[in-house]
Amino acid sequence: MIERNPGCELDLGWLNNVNINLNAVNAAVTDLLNSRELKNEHRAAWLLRAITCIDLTTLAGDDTASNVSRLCLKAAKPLPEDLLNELGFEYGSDCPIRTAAVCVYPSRVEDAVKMLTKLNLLDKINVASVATGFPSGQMPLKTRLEEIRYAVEKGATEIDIVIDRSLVLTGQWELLYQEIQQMKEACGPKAHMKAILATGELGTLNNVYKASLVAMMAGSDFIKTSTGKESINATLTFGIVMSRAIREYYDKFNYKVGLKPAGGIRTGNDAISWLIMIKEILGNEWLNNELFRFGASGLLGDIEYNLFKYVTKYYPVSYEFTVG
Ligand SMILES: O=C[C@H](O)COP(=O)(O)O
Repeated sequence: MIERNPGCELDLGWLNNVNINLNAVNAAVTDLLNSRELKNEHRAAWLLRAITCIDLTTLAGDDTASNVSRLCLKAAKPLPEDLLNELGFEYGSDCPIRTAAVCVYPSRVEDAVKMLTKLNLLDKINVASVATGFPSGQMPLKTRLEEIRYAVEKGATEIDIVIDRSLVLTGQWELLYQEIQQMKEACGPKAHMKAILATGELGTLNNVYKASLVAMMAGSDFIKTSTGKESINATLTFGIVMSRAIREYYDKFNYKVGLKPAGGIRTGNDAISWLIMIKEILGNEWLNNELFRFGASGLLGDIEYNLFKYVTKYYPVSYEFTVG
């Protein structure tokens, strides 16, 4: 795992200079979508890469130990064995085709740890837990911090915190910085922290950029677009703005913060657009699961569909298809 982000002092002057050009961002999105034509074998390689960057997620009110166990099995073997073999890989302890993490609620962390231990993959697939009053963040700070400690104690190695959006909307940057810093502290010495900005609720792209900077200055190891529960979730527009903030942070401090788009990413084409965007703005160094993740509950199904089509040259019918 990459070294954790030490953060830095809050620089309010930096925030005051933020001014996002909406037209330029929209033009960049259009360019990206138009540049998606890829040869088939390149598409397959991008799709396999995408699998390795997924935080395979279940965040539902009816989650149980058994569906978390199934999630772990899927994380361990994301594609049917015969399809994987056709693509030149074999399942085994050194098979690189598995998801980066499973992502669950704090109460389900223990279930995920148990199952991954049983599969002998606890050192290969991370257990991520959402925390801090996910998805709204509208709880007293004490409770939010306690939730982080609980998830870490149960074995989570990655904590996906949600920020208090009201602090962004009312310009309380110092308080936001202090809260995120305390959250990082609550993660203890090892767990990596992803800060969910809930970009669809921040009002403006300037706020998205500023919240990205504050989250990084406060020590977030990743910044993440959304909870998946907002009405607007991961869009390329937000992704471009956040990636530029990550680039600026890197230029200033020489530290690489990761990006995690999450919410509504459902197709192989979506995944490829995100990967190309990362390559163009942040470069190849970010194209791995130490610095890039998809938060997704339903993306694997379409990736499997596309890879099946690539291997067999025909469209699969439903019974040939393992993922719902
Ligand atoms: O963090 C992950 C998101 O909750 C997943 O959202 P999704 O269910 O729309 O893929």
